[in-house]
Amino acid sequence: MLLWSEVRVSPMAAVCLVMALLWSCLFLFIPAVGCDFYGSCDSEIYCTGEILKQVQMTRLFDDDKHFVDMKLQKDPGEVLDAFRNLTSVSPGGSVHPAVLRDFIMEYFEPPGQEFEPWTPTDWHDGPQFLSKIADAELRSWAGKLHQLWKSLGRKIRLDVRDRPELYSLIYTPHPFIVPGGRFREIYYWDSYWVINGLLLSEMQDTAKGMIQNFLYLVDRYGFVPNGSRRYYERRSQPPFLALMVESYYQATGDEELLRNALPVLEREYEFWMSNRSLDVATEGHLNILNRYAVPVGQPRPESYSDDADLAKGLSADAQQQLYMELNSGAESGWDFSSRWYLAGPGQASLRDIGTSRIIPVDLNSVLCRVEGLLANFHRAVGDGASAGKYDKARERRLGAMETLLWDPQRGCWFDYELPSGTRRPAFYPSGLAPLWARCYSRPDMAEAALRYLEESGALLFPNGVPTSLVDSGQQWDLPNAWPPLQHMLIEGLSNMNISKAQDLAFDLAQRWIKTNWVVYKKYDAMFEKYNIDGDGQPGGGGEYEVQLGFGWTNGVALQLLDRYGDRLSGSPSLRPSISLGLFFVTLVMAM
Ligand SMILES: OC[C@H]1O[C@H](O[C@H]2O[C@H](CO)[C@@H](O)[C@H](O)[C@H]2O)[C@H](O)[C@@H](O)[C@@H]1O
Repeated sequence: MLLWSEVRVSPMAAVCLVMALLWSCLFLFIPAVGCDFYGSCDSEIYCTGEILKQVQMTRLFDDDKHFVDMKLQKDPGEVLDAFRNLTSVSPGGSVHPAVLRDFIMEYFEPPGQEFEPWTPTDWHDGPQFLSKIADAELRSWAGKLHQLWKSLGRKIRLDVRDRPELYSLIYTPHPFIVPGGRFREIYYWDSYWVINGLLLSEMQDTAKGMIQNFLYLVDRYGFVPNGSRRYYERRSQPPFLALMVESYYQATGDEELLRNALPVLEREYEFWMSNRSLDVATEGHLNILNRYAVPVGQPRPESYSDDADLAKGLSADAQQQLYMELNSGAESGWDFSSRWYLAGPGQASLRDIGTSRIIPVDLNSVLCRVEGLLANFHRAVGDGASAGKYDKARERRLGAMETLLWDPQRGCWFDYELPSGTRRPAFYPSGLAPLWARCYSRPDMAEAALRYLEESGALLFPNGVPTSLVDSGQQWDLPNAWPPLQHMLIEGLSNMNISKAQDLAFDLAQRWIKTNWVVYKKYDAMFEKYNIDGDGQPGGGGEYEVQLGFGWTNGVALQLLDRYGDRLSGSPSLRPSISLGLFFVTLVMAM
Protein backbone atom coordinates (compact mmCIF):
# COMPACT_ATOMS: atom_id res chain seq x y z
CA MET A 1 0.00 0.00 0.00
CA LEU A 2 1.24 3.46 -0.81
CA LEU A 3 1.08 5.86 2.13
CA TRP A 4 0.90 9.60 1.71
CA SER A 5 4.13 9.92 3.70
CA GLU A 6 5.89 7.83 1.06
CA VAL A 7 4.87 10.12 -1.78
CA ARG A 8 7.62 12.59 -2.60
CA VAL A 9 6.56 15.68 -4.46
CA SER A 10 8.98 18.27 -5.81
CA PRO A 11 8.12 21.94 -5.04
CA MET A 12 7.32 22.50 -8.76
CA ALA A 13 5.09 19.43 -8.85
CA ALA A 14 3.38 20.60 -5.64
CA VAL A 15 2.60 23.98 -7.22
CA CYS A 16 1.30 22.17 -10.30
CA LEU A 17 -0.84 19.90 -8.14
CA VAL A 18 -2.43 22.78 -6.24
CA MET A 19 -3.06 24.68 -9.48
CA ALA A 20 -4.51 21.59 -11.12
CA LEU A 21 -6.84 21.11 -8.13
CA LEU A 22 -7.96 24.73 -8.23
CA TRP A 23 -8.44 24.53 -11.98
CA SER A 24 -10.40 21.31 -11.66
CA CYS A 25 -12.67 22.78 -9.01
CA LEU A 26 -13.24 25.80 -11.16
CA PHE A 27 -14.19 23.77 -14.20
CA LEU A 28 -16.36 21.00 -12.82
CA PHE A 29 -13.46 18.61 -12.57
CA ILE A 30 -12.32 18.97 -16.15
CA PRO A 31 -8.73 17.74 -15.92
CA ALA A 32 -6.62 20.70 -16.99
CA VAL A 33 -4.38 20.02 -19.95
CA GLY A 34 -1.54 22.06 -18.65
CA CYS A 35 0.81 22.73 -15.87
CA ASP A 36 3.29 20.53 -17.63
CA PHE A 37 3.30 22.08 -21.06
CA TYR A 38 5.79 20.62 -23.48
CA GLY A 39 7.45 21.81 -26.67
CA SER A 40 6.28 20.41 -30.00
CA CYS A 41 9.27 18.06 -29.89
CA ASP A 42 12.76 18.18 -28.41
CA SER A 43 14.60 19.38 -31.53
CA GLU A 44 16.24 22.74 -30.74
CA ILE A 45 16.01 23.62 -34.39
CA TYR A 46 12.73 22.30 -35.72
CA CYS A 47 10.53 22.72 -32.65
CA THR A 48 11.98 25.23 -30.18
CA GLY A 49 14.86 27.67 -29.91
CA GLU A 50 16.20 30.90 -31.27
CA ILE A 51 16.78 29.91 -34.91
CA LEU A 52 13.16 28.84 -35.29
CA LYS A 53 11.90 31.97 -33.58
CA GLN A 54 14.02 34.41 -35.57
CA VAL A 55 13.48 32.76 -38.96
CA GLN A 56 9.73 32.55 -38.50
CA MET A 57 9.19 35.95 -36.91
CA THR A 58 11.32 37.59 -39.64
CA ARG A 59 9.01 35.85 -42.13
CA LEU A 60 11.96 34.74 -44.17
CA PHE A 61 9.66 32.52 -46.20
CA ASP A 62 6.06 33.04 -47.35
CA ASP A 63 4.92 29.93 -45.51
CA ASP A 64 6.34 29.03 -42.06
CA LYS A 65 6.19 25.36 -43.02
CA HIS A 66 8.98 25.95 -45.55
CA PHE A 67 11.70 26.45 -42.95
CA VAL A 68 10.77 23.51 -40.71
CA ASP A 69 10.81 21.20 -43.75
CA MET A 70 14.40 22.14 -44.70
CA LYS A 71 17.20 19.62 -44.31
CA LEU A 72 20.29 20.47 -42.24
CA GLN A 73 23.59 20.48 -44.11
CA LYS A 74 25.66 20.06 -40.93
CA ASP A 75 25.17 18.41 -37.54
CA PRO A 76 22.60 20.21 -35.36
CA GLY A 77 25.30 21.03 -32.75
CA GLU A 78 27.43 22.76 -35.37
CA VAL A 79 24.47 24.73 -36.71
CA LEU A 80 23.43 25.82 -33.21
CA ASP A 81 27.03 26.92 -32.39
CA ALA A 82 27.25 28.89 -35.61
CA PHE A 83 23.97 30.62 -34.81
CA ARG A 84 25.09 31.42 -31.27
CA ASN A 85 28.18 33.09 -32.75
CA LEU A 86 25.93 35.14 -34.99
CA THR A 87 23.62 36.25 -32.20
CA SER A 88 26.56 37.16 -29.98
CA VAL A 89 27.64 39.84 -32.47
CA SER A 90 24.12 41.00 -33.35
CA PRO A 91 22.58 43.94 -31.48
CA GLY A 92 20.17 42.56 -28.87
CA GLY A 93 20.87 39.05 -30.22
CA SER A 94 18.56 39.71 -33.15
CA VAL A 95 20.17 38.70 -36.45
CA HIS A 96 19.67 41.05 -39.43
CA PRO A 97 17.27 39.50 -42.00
CA ALA A 98 19.89 39.52 -44.80
CA VAL A 99 22.44 37.81 -42.54
CA LEU A 100 19.79 35.37 -41.37
CA ARG A 101 18.95 34.49 -44.98
CA ASP A 102 22.64 33.83 -45.77
CA PHE A 103 22.91 31.69 -42.66
CA ILE A 104 19.91 29.60 -43.70
CA MET A 105 21.29 29.22 -47.24
CA GLU A 106 24.61 28.02 -45.82
CA TYR A 107 23.31 25.54 -43.26
CA PHE A 108 20.03 24.27 -44.74
CA GLU A 109 18.79 22.73 -48.00
CA PRO A 110 15.41 23.53 -49.61
CA PRO A 111 12.44 21.32 -48.63
CA GLY A 112 11.71 18.10 -50.50
CA GLN A 113 15.22 16.58 -50.45
CA GLU A 114 14.17 13.56 -48.39
CA PHE A 115 12.69 11.50 -51.22
CA GLU A 116 13.97 9.42 -54.09
CA PRO A 117 12.11 9.15 -57.40
CA TRP A 118 9.48 6.45 -57.04
CA THR A 119 6.45 5.18 -58.90
CA PRO A 120 4.14 2.85 -56.95
CA THR A 121 5.15 -0.63 -58.09
CA ASP A 122 1.58 -1.92 -57.83
CA TRP A 123 0.13 0.79 -60.07
CA HIS A 124 -1.39 -0.63 -63.22
CA ASP A 125 -3.72 0.55 -65.95
CA GLY A 126 -7.45 -0.05 -66.00
CA PRO A 127 -8.56 -1.10 -62.50
CA GLN A 128 -11.95 -2.81 -62.61
CA PHE A 129 -14.02 -0.16 -60.89
CA LEU A 130 -13.58 2.17 -63.87
CA SER A 131 -15.81 -0.02 -65.99
CA LYS A 132 -18.70 0.53 -63.55
CA ILE A 133 -18.81 4.25 -64.37
CA ALA A 134 -21.54 4.83 -66.95
CA ASP A 135 -20.87 8.46 -67.92
CA ALA A 136 -17.99 8.48 -70.43
CA GLU A 137 -16.61 11.86 -69.29
CA LEU A 138 -16.60 10.81 -65.66
CA ARG A 139 -15.01 7.46 -66.52
CA SER A 140 -12.18 9.12 -68.35
CA TRP A 141 -11.69 11.58 -65.48
CA ALA A 142 -11.67 8.73 -62.94
CA GLY A 143 -8.85 7.21 -65.04
CA LYS A 144 -6.92 10.46 -64.61
CA LEU A 145 -7.51 10.44 -60.85
CA HIS A 146 -6.18 6.90 -60.81
CA GLN A 147 -3.05 8.22 -62.61
CA LEU A 148 -2.54 10.85 -59.89
CA TRP A 149 -1.36 8.25 -57.35
CA LYS A 150 1.88 8.15 -59.32
CA SER A 151 2.62 11.81 -58.80
CA LEU A 152 1.63 11.72 -55.11
CA GLY A 153 3.73 8.64 -54.23
CA ARG A 154 6.85 9.13 -52.10
CA LYS A 155 9.72 6.89 -51.00
CA ILE A 156 12.06 8.13 -48.27
CA ARG A 157 15.84 8.06 -48.88
CA LEU A 158 17.73 5.78 -46.51
CA ASP A 159 19.79 8.77 -45.36
CA VAL A 160 16.72 9.91 -43.40
CA ARG A 161 16.82 6.62 -41.49
CA ASP A 162 20.59 6.73 -41.00
CA ARG A 163 21.01 10.44 -40.15
CA PRO A 164 17.64 11.40 -38.61
CA GLU A 165 19.17 14.38 -36.80
CA LEU A 166 19.48 16.20 -40.14
CA TYR A 167 15.80 16.04 -41.00
CA SER A 168 12.43 17.06 -39.63
CA LEU A 169 10.85 14.21 -41.62
CA ILE A 170 10.19 11.10 -39.52
CA TYR A 171 11.48 8.00 -41.29
CA THR A 172 8.83 5.40 -42.10
CA PRO A 173 9.84 2.12 -43.76
CA HIS A 174 7.30 1.95 -46.58
CA PRO A 175 6.49 4.30 -49.46
CA PHE A 176 3.28 6.31 -49.14
CA ILE A 177 0.92 8.79 -50.77
CA VAL A 178 1.07 12.42 -49.65
CA PRO A 179 -1.83 14.89 -49.76
CA GLY A 180 0.14 17.20 -52.11
CA GLY A 181 1.39 20.79 -52.31
CA ARG A 182 2.91 21.98 -49.02
CA PHE A 183 1.87 18.70 -47.43
CA ARG A 184 4.96 16.66 -48.29
CA GLU A 185 4.60 13.99 -45.61
CA ILE A 186 2.11 11.42 -44.36
CA TYR A 187 -1.05 12.83 -42.77
CA TYR A 188 -2.99 10.68 -40.39
CA TRP A 189 -6.71 11.09 -41.05
CA ASP A 190 -6.21 12.02 -44.73
CA SER A 191 -4.72 8.57 -45.26
CA TYR A 192 -8.01 6.81 -44.49
CA TRP A 193 -9.58 8.21 -47.68
CA VAL A 194 -6.32 7.80 -49.59
CA ILE A 195 -6.19 4.11 -48.64
CA ASN A 196 -9.83 3.59 -49.64
CA GLY A 197 -9.00 5.12 -53.02
CA LEU A 198 -5.85 3.00 -53.40
CA LEU A 199 -7.85 -0.14 -52.72
CA LEU A 200 -10.24 0.77 -55.53
CA SER A 201 -7.20 1.37 -57.72
CA GLU A 202 -6.11 -2.19 -56.83
CA MET A 203 -2.95 -0.90 -55.14
CA GLN A 204 -3.07 -3.20 -52.14
CA ASP A 205 0.69 -3.15 -51.58
CA THR A 206 0.85 0.62 -51.28
CA ALA A 207 -2.22 0.60 -49.01
CA LYS A 208 -0.66 -2.11 -46.82
CA GLY A 209 2.65 -0.24 -46.65
CA MET A 210 0.86 2.89 -45.47
CA ILE A 211 -0.91 0.93 -42.73
CA GLN A 212 2.42 -0.63 -41.72
CA ASN A 213 3.92 2.86 -41.49
CA PHE A 214 1.16 3.87 -39.08
CA LEU A 215 1.69 0.72 -36.99
CA TYR A 216 5.40 1.58 -36.92
CA LEU A 217 4.56 5.10 -35.70
CA VAL A 218 2.33 3.73 -32.92
CA ASP A 219 5.16 1.38 -31.89
CA ARG A 220 7.47 4.33 -31.69
CA TYR A 221 5.24 7.02 -30.15
CA GLY A 222 2.32 5.16 -28.59
CA PHE A 223 -0.02 7.00 -30.97
CA VAL A 224 -0.10 8.22 -34.55
CA PRO A 225 1.29 11.74 -34.87
CA ASN A 226 -0.63 14.36 -36.89
CA GLY A 227 1.88 13.84 -39.70
CA SER A 228 5.33 12.34 -40.18
CA ARG A 229 7.35 15.38 -39.11
CA ARG A 230 9.14 15.96 -35.83
CA TYR A 231 7.08 19.09 -35.22
CA TYR A 232 3.90 16.97 -35.23
CA GLU A 233 5.31 14.57 -32.61
CA ARG A 234 3.14 15.63 -29.69
CA ARG A 235 -0.28 15.72 -31.29
CA SER A 236 -2.39 13.24 -33.19
CA GLN A 237 -5.38 13.60 -35.53
CA PRO A 238 -8.80 11.89 -35.66
CA PRO A 239 -7.98 8.22 -34.95
CA PHE A 240 -8.76 6.37 -38.17
CA LEU A 241 -6.11 3.61 -38.07
CA ALA A 242 -8.53 0.80 -37.11
CA LEU A 243 -10.80 1.92 -39.97
CA MET A 244 -7.88 1.73 -42.39
CA VAL A 245 -7.23 -1.84 -41.23
CA GLU A 246 -10.94 -2.60 -41.69
CA SER A 247 -10.91 -1.30 -45.29
CA TYR A 248 -7.75 -3.25 -46.11
CA TYR A 249 -8.98 -6.44 -44.45
CA GLN A 250 -12.33 -6.24 -46.27
CA ALA A 251 -10.53 -5.81 -49.60
CA THR A 252 -7.87 -8.49 -49.11
CA GLY A 253 -8.85 -10.86 -46.26
CA ASP A 254 -5.21 -10.55 -45.09
CA GLU A 255 -5.55 -12.11 -41.63
CA GLU A 256 -1.86 -11.93 -40.88
CA LEU A 257 -1.91 -8.15 -41.05
CA LEU A 258 -5.02 -8.09 -38.88
CA ARG A 259 -3.34 -10.25 -36.20
CA ASN A 260 -0.19 -8.12 -36.24
CA ALA A 261 -2.16 -4.90 -36.17
CA LEU A 262 -4.54 -5.78 -33.35
CA PRO A 263 -2.22 -5.23 -30.33
CA VAL A 264 -0.96 -2.01 -31.89
CA LEU A 265 -4.50 -0.76 -32.45
CA GLU A 266 -5.25 -1.50 -28.82
CA ARG A 267 -2.21 0.48 -27.80
CA GLU A 268 -3.40 3.45 -29.82
CA TYR A 269 -6.87 3.13 -28.30
CA GLU A 270 -5.27 3.17 -24.84
CA PHE A 271 -3.50 6.40 -25.73
CA TRP A 272 -6.81 8.07 -26.48
CA MET A 273 -8.46 6.71 -23.34
CA SER A 274 -5.57 7.63 -21.05
CA ASN A 275 -4.63 11.01 -22.49
CA ARG A 276 -7.67 12.41 -24.22
CA SER A 277 -10.66 11.27 -22.18
CA LEU A 278 -12.86 13.10 -19.76
CA ASP A 279 -15.45 12.12 -17.14
CA VAL A 280 -18.63 14.14 -16.98
CA ALA A 281 -20.96 13.36 -14.09
CA THR A 282 -24.72 13.53 -14.64
CA GLU A 283 -27.12 12.59 -11.83
CA GLY A 284 -24.67 10.26 -10.18
CA HIS A 285 -23.64 8.68 -13.50
CA LEU A 286 -20.16 9.01 -15.02
CA ASN A 287 -20.01 9.61 -18.76
CA ILE A 288 -16.59 8.96 -20.25
CA LEU A 289 -16.02 10.65 -23.57
CA ASN A 290 -13.06 11.97 -25.51
CA ARG A 291 -11.73 15.33 -26.59
CA TYR A 292 -8.74 16.84 -28.36
CA ALA A 293 -6.21 18.17 -25.86
CA VAL A 294 -2.51 18.67 -26.63
CA PRO A 295 -0.26 19.63 -23.71
CA VAL A 296 2.01 21.82 -25.83
CA GLY A 297 2.34 25.43 -24.68
CA GLN A 298 4.27 26.79 -27.66
CA PRO A 299 3.43 28.05 -31.14
CA ARG A 300 3.08 25.35 -33.78
CA PRO A 301 6.51 25.40 -35.48
CA GLU A 302 4.95 25.11 -38.97
CA SER A 303 2.68 28.12 -38.27
CA TYR A 304 4.87 29.84 -35.71
CA SER A 305 4.39 33.46 -36.71
CA ASP A 306 0.59 33.13 -37.00
CA ASP A 307 0.37 31.67 -33.50
CA ALA A 308 2.86 34.09 -31.96
CA ASP A 309 1.11 37.09 -33.53
CA LEU A 310 -2.24 35.89 -32.25
CA ALA A 311 -0.83 35.59 -28.72
CA LYS A 312 0.75 39.07 -28.67
CA GLY A 313 -0.27 41.15 -25.67
CA LEU A 314 -1.48 38.21 -23.57
CA SER A 315 0.11 37.25 -20.25
CA ALA A 316 2.62 34.39 -20.35
CA ASP A 317 0.06 31.99 -18.86
CA ALA A 318 -2.66 33.03 -21.29
CA GLN A 319 -0.24 32.62 -24.19
CA GLN A 320 0.56 29.06 -23.13
CA GLN A 321 -3.13 28.31 -22.79
CA LEU A 322 -3.83 29.75 -26.24
CA TYR A 323 -1.01 27.72 -27.81
CA MET A 324 -2.35 24.59 -26.16
CA GLU A 325 -5.80 25.23 -27.62
CA LEU A 326 -4.36 25.95 -31.08
CA ASN A 327 -2.38 22.70 -30.97
CA SER A 328 -5.55 20.92 -29.86
CA GLY A 329 -7.45 22.50 -32.76
CA ALA A 330 -4.79 21.15 -35.13
CA GLU A 331 -5.21 17.71 -33.53
CA SER A 332 -8.92 17.82 -34.38
CA GLY A 333 -8.11 18.11 -38.10
CA TRP A 334 -10.44 21.15 -38.14
CA ASP A 335 -7.71 23.76 -37.99
CA PHE A 336 -9.31 26.13 -37.65
CA SER A 337 -13.02 26.63 -37.26
CA SER A 338 -15.51 28.78 -35.36
CA ARG A 339 -16.64 25.38 -34.06
CA TRP A 340 -13.91 25.70 -31.43
CA TYR A 341 -14.61 29.32 -30.44
CA LEU A 342 -15.83 29.49 -26.87
CA ALA A 343 -17.82 32.69 -26.99
CA GLY A 344 -20.01 31.26 -29.76
CA PRO A 345 -19.44 31.34 -33.49
CA GLY A 346 -21.10 34.71 -34.11
CA GLN A 347 -19.06 37.07 -31.99
CA ALA A 348 -15.75 35.40 -31.30
CA SER A 349 -12.38 35.11 -33.03
CA LEU A 350 -9.53 32.60 -33.10
CA ARG A 351 -8.23 34.06 -29.83
CA ASP A 352 -11.32 32.56 -28.17
CA ILE A 353 -10.39 29.06 -29.23
CA GLY A 354 -11.15 26.48 -26.54
CA THR A 355 -10.89 23.13 -28.30
CA SER A 356 -10.03 21.19 -25.16
CA ARG A 357 -13.25 22.35 -23.46
CA ILE A 358 -15.43 20.87 -26.17
CA ILE A 359 -16.47 17.23 -26.43
CA PRO A 360 -16.77 16.67 -30.19
CA VAL A 361 -19.48 14.48 -31.74
CA ASP A 362 -17.25 13.25 -34.58
CA LEU A 363 -14.27 12.21 -32.41
CA ASN A 364 -16.58 10.17 -30.21
CA SER A 365 -18.31 8.68 -33.24
CA VAL A 366 -14.94 7.61 -34.67
CA LEU A 367 -13.97 6.05 -31.34
CA CYS A 368 -17.36 4.35 -31.08
CA ARG A 369 -16.67 2.80 -34.47
CA VAL A 370 -13.12 1.89 -33.36
CA GLU A 371 -14.50 0.10 -30.31
CA GLY A 372 -16.89 -1.86 -32.50
CA LEU A 373 -14.03 -2.75 -34.84
CA LEU A 374 -11.71 -3.84 -32.03
CA ALA A 375 -14.49 -6.12 -30.82
CA ASN A 376 -15.02 -7.53 -34.33
CA PHE A 377 -11.29 -7.98 -34.96
CA HIS A 378 -10.94 -9.92 -31.69
CA ARG A 379 -13.88 -12.09 -32.68
CA ALA A 380 -12.30 -12.68 -36.11
CA VAL A 381 -9.11 -14.01 -34.48
CA GLY A 382 -11.08 -16.08 -31.97
CA ASP A 383 -10.69 -14.00 -28.80
CA GLY A 384 -14.25 -13.67 -27.50
CA ALA A 385 -13.29 -12.35 -24.06
CA SER A 386 -11.42 -9.36 -25.47
CA ALA A 387 -14.23 -8.79 -27.96
CA GLY A 388 -16.65 -8.52 -25.03
CA LYS A 389 -14.49 -5.86 -23.39
CA TYR A 390 -14.73 -3.62 -26.46
CA ASP A 391 -18.43 -4.34 -26.94
CA LYS A 392 -18.95 -2.99 -23.42
CA ALA A 393 -16.77 0.03 -24.08
CA ARG A 394 -18.85 0.80 -27.17
CA GLU A 395 -22.10 0.42 -25.22
CA ARG A 396 -20.78 2.76 -22.53
CA ARG A 397 -19.79 5.37 -25.09
CA LEU A 398 -23.09 5.10 -26.92
CA GLY A 399 -24.92 5.73 -23.64
CA ALA A 400 -22.70 8.71 -22.80
CA MET A 401 -23.19 10.18 -26.27
CA GLU A 402 -26.94 9.87 -25.93
CA THR A 403 -26.87 11.46 -22.47
CA LEU A 404 -24.63 14.39 -23.32
CA LEU A 405 -24.53 14.91 -27.08
CA TRP A 406 -27.99 13.91 -28.29
CA ASP A 407 -30.52 16.73 -28.23
CA PRO A 408 -34.05 15.27 -28.24
CA GLN A 409 -35.64 18.68 -28.96
CA ARG A 410 -33.54 19.51 -32.01
CA GLY A 411 -33.22 15.89 -33.05
CA CYS A 412 -29.49 15.74 -33.65
CA TRP A 413 -26.15 15.35 -31.87
CA PHE A 414 -24.19 18.43 -30.83
CA ASP A 415 -20.75 19.14 -29.37
CA TYR A 416 -20.82 19.54 -25.59
CA GLU A 417 -19.10 22.45 -23.89
CA LEU A 418 -17.48 22.50 -20.48
CA PRO A 419 -17.61 23.86 -17.87
CA SER A 420 -21.08 25.18 -18.75
CA GLY A 421 -22.31 21.65 -19.44
CA THR A 422 -24.30 22.82 -22.47
CA ARG A 423 -24.69 21.55 -26.01
CA ARG A 424 -23.49 23.87 -28.76
CA PRO A 425 -26.47 24.17 -31.08
CA ALA A 426 -24.79 25.23 -34.36
CA PHE A 427 -24.91 23.12 -37.54
CA TYR A 428 -21.81 21.12 -38.52
CA PRO A 429 -21.83 17.99 -40.70
CA SER A 430 -19.89 16.38 -37.84
CA GLY A 431 -23.12 16.46 -35.80
CA LEU A 432 -24.43 13.65 -37.99
CA ALA A 433 -21.33 11.47 -37.59
CA PRO A 434 -23.18 8.95 -35.35
CA LEU A 435 -25.19 7.98 -38.46
CA TRP A 436 -21.94 7.21 -40.25
CA ALA A 437 -20.55 5.32 -37.24
CA ARG A 438 -23.92 3.55 -36.71
CA CYS A 439 -23.56 4.66 -33.12
CA TYR A 440 -27.09 5.27 -31.85
CA SER A 441 -29.67 3.07 -30.20
CA ARG A 442 -33.04 3.83 -31.85
CA PRO A 443 -34.11 4.23 -35.52
CA ASP A 444 -36.24 7.27 -34.65
CA MET A 445 -33.02 9.13 -33.75
CA ALA A 446 -31.76 8.71 -37.31
CA GLU A 447 -35.14 9.82 -38.69
CA ALA A 448 -35.08 12.92 -36.48
CA ALA A 449 -31.49 13.67 -37.55
CA LEU A 450 -32.55 13.48 -41.20
CA ARG A 451 -35.33 16.00 -40.53
CA TYR A 452 -32.87 18.22 -38.67
CA LEU A 453 -30.49 18.12 -41.64
CA GLU A 454 -33.27 18.98 -44.10
CA GLU A 455 -34.33 21.97 -42.02
CA SER A 456 -30.82 23.16 -41.15
CA GLY A 457 -30.28 25.18 -44.32
CA ALA A 458 -27.10 23.21 -45.03
CA LEU A 459 -28.63 21.47 -48.05
CA LEU A 460 -29.41 24.67 -49.93
CA PHE A 461 -25.97 25.07 -51.52
CA PRO A 462 -25.37 23.80 -55.04
CA ASN A 463 -21.81 22.48 -54.71
CA GLY A 464 -21.78 20.50 -51.48
CA VAL A 465 -22.54 20.69 -47.78
CA PRO A 466 -20.68 23.51 -46.00
CA THR A 467 -18.50 22.87 -42.96
CA SER A 468 -20.60 25.29 -40.93
CA LEU A 469 -23.04 28.11 -41.54
CA VAL A 470 -20.65 30.76 -40.22
CA ASP A 471 -18.27 32.62 -42.52
CA SER A 472 -15.42 33.28 -40.08
CA GLY A 473 -12.57 33.42 -42.59
CA GLN A 474 -11.24 30.14 -41.18
CA GLN A 475 -10.85 27.26 -43.59
CA TRP A 476 -13.11 24.85 -41.67
CA ASP A 477 -16.16 27.11 -41.97
CA LEU A 478 -18.54 28.49 -44.59
CA PRO A 479 -18.05 28.70 -47.59
CA ASN A 480 -15.72 25.70 -47.63
CA ALA A 481 -16.72 22.09 -48.09
CA TRP A 482 -14.20 19.33 -47.32
CA PRO A 483 -14.05 15.87 -48.90
CA PRO A 484 -13.94 13.79 -45.69
CA LEU A 485 -17.03 15.52 -44.33
CA GLN A 486 -18.97 15.02 -47.57
CA HIS A 487 -18.04 11.36 -47.54
CA MET A 488 -18.98 10.75 -43.91
CA LEU A 489 -22.32 12.47 -44.39
CA ILE A 490 -23.14 10.62 -47.60
CA GLU A 491 -22.13 7.28 -46.08
CA GLY A 492 -24.13 8.06 -42.93
CA LEU A 493 -27.27 8.75 -44.96
CA SER A 494 -26.77 5.72 -47.15
CA ASN A 495 -26.45 3.56 -44.00
CA MET A 496 -30.07 4.44 -43.17
CA ASN A 497 -32.84 2.15 -44.22
CA ILE A 498 -35.03 4.95 -45.53
CA SER A 499 -35.40 5.75 -49.22
CA LYS A 500 -35.47 9.50 -48.59
CA ALA A 501 -32.07 9.25 -46.89
CA GLN A 502 -30.70 7.09 -49.70
CA ASP A 503 -31.95 9.61 -52.29
CA LEU A 504 -30.34 12.46 -50.40
CA ALA A 505 -27.08 10.51 -50.18
CA PHE A 506 -27.07 10.17 -53.96
CA ASP A 507 -28.04 13.81 -54.48
CA LEU A 508 -25.11 14.93 -52.29
CA ALA A 509 -22.74 12.56 -54.09
CA GLN A 510 -23.90 14.01 -57.43
CA ARG A 511 -23.35 17.59 -56.24
CA TRP A 512 -19.88 16.78 -54.94
CA ILE A 513 -18.75 14.90 -58.01
CA LYS A 514 -20.02 17.69 -60.23
CA THR A 515 -18.11 20.27 -58.17
CA ASN A 516 -14.86 18.27 -58.28
CA TRP A 517 -15.27 17.65 -62.01
CA VAL A 518 -16.17 21.23 -62.98
CA VAL A 519 -13.21 22.60 -61.02
CA TYR A 520 -10.94 19.91 -62.48
CA LYS A 521 -11.91 20.98 -66.00
CA LYS A 522 -11.11 24.61 -65.16
CA TYR A 523 -7.81 24.11 -63.36
CA ASP A 524 -6.67 20.66 -64.45
CA ALA A 525 -6.24 19.88 -60.74
CA MET A 526 -7.87 18.46 -57.65
CA PHE A 527 -8.01 20.61 -54.50
CA GLU A 528 -8.05 19.96 -50.76
CA LYS A 529 -11.40 21.80 -50.34
CA TYR A 530 -14.04 23.55 -52.46
CA ASN A 531 -16.37 26.51 -52.32
CA ILE A 532 -19.98 25.41 -51.82
CA ASP A 533 -21.32 28.30 -53.83
CA GLY A 534 -20.99 29.77 -57.31
CA ASP A 535 -19.85 28.20 -60.55
CA GLY A 536 -17.21 25.86 -59.09
CA GLN A 537 -14.08 27.14 -57.35
CA PRO A 538 -11.56 25.75 -54.87
CA GLY A 539 -12.03 26.75 -51.22
CA GLY A 540 -10.03 29.43 -49.44
CA GLY A 541 -9.44 31.20 -46.14
CA GLY A 542 -7.34 30.04 -43.21
CA GLU A 543 -3.62 30.38 -42.79
CA TYR A 544 -2.23 28.96 -46.04
CA GLU A 545 -3.13 29.03 -49.75
CA VAL A 546 -5.49 26.30 -50.92
CA GLN A 547 -3.43 23.23 -51.87
CA LEU A 548 -3.77 21.00 -54.86
CA GLY A 549 -3.00 17.35 -55.42
CA PHE A 550 -4.92 16.07 -53.46
CA GLY A 551 -4.89 12.81 -51.53
CA TRP A 552 -8.22 12.65 -49.72
CA THR A 553 -10.11 14.51 -52.45
CA ASN A 554 -9.08 11.88 -54.98
CA GLY A 555 -9.88 9.06 -52.57
CA VAL A 556 -13.39 10.39 -51.86
CA ALA A 557 -14.13 11.08 -55.54
CA LEU A 558 -13.06 7.53 -56.47
CA GLN A 559 -15.23 6.08 -53.70
CA LEU A 560 -18.29 8.01 -54.85
CA LEU A 561 -17.62 7.17 -58.50
CA ASP A 562 -17.35 3.53 -57.53
CA ARG A 563 -20.49 3.51 -55.43
CA TYR A 564 -22.79 5.61 -57.62
CA GLY A 565 -21.00 5.36 -60.97
CA ASP A 566 -23.98 3.70 -62.67
CA ARG A 567 -26.07 6.87 -62.05
CA LEU A 568 -23.70 9.83 -61.73
CA SER A 569 -23.54 12.39 -64.49
CA GLY A 570 -20.80 14.87 -65.37
CA SER A 571 -23.34 17.50 -66.43
CA PRO A 572 -26.48 17.05 -64.33
CA SER A 573 -29.16 19.69 -64.80
CA LEU A 574 -30.58 19.43 -61.33
CA ARG A 575 -29.34 22.36 -59.27
CA PRO A 576 -30.23 26.02 -59.53
CA SER A 577 -27.08 27.99 -60.31
CA ILE A 578 -28.03 30.63 -57.76
CA SER A 579 -27.66 29.31 -54.28
CA LEU A 580 -30.50 29.58 -51.79
CA GLY A 581 -28.01 28.75 -49.09
CA LEU A 582 -26.34 32.11 -48.69
CA PHE A 583 -29.74 33.78 -48.79
CA PHE A 584 -30.85 31.47 -45.97
CA VAL A 585 -27.72 32.08 -43.90
CA THR A 586 -28.00 35.86 -44.32
CA LEU A 587 -31.64 35.70 -43.29
CA VAL A 588 -30.92 33.65 -40.18
CA MET A 589 -28.02 35.92 -39.19
CA ALA A 590 -30.25 38.99 -39.60
CA MET A 591 -32.93 37.58 -37.29
O1 LIG B 1 0.08 24.03 -41.46
C1 LIG B 1 -1.16 24.22 -40.89
C2 LIG B 1 -1.88 22.94 -40.56
O2 LIG B 1 -1.91 22.13 -41.76
C3 LIG B 1 -2.44 20.83 -41.63
O3 LIG B 1 -3.86 20.87 -41.58
C4 LIG B 1 -4.58 20.85 -42.77
O4 LIG B 1 -4.06 19.95 -43.74
C5 LIG B 1 -4.00 18.56 -43.34
C6 LIG B 1 -3.46 17.79 -44.51
O5 LIG B 1 -4.38 17.77 -45.55
C7 LIG B 1 -5.37 18.06 -42.87
O6 LIG B 1 -5.22 16.80 -42.27
C8 LIG B 1 -5.99 19.02 -41.84
O7 LIG B 1 -7.30 18.60 -41.57
C9 LIG B 1 -6.00 20.42 -42.44
O8 LIG B 1 -6.61 21.33 -41.56
C10 LIG B 1 -1.92 20.08 -40.42
O9 LIG B 1 -2.60 18.88 -40.21
C11 LIG B 1 -2.02 20.93 -39.17
O10 LIG B 1 -1.53 20.26 -38.06
C12 LIG B 1 -1.20 22.18 -39.43
O11 LIG B 1 -1.11 22.96 -38.27
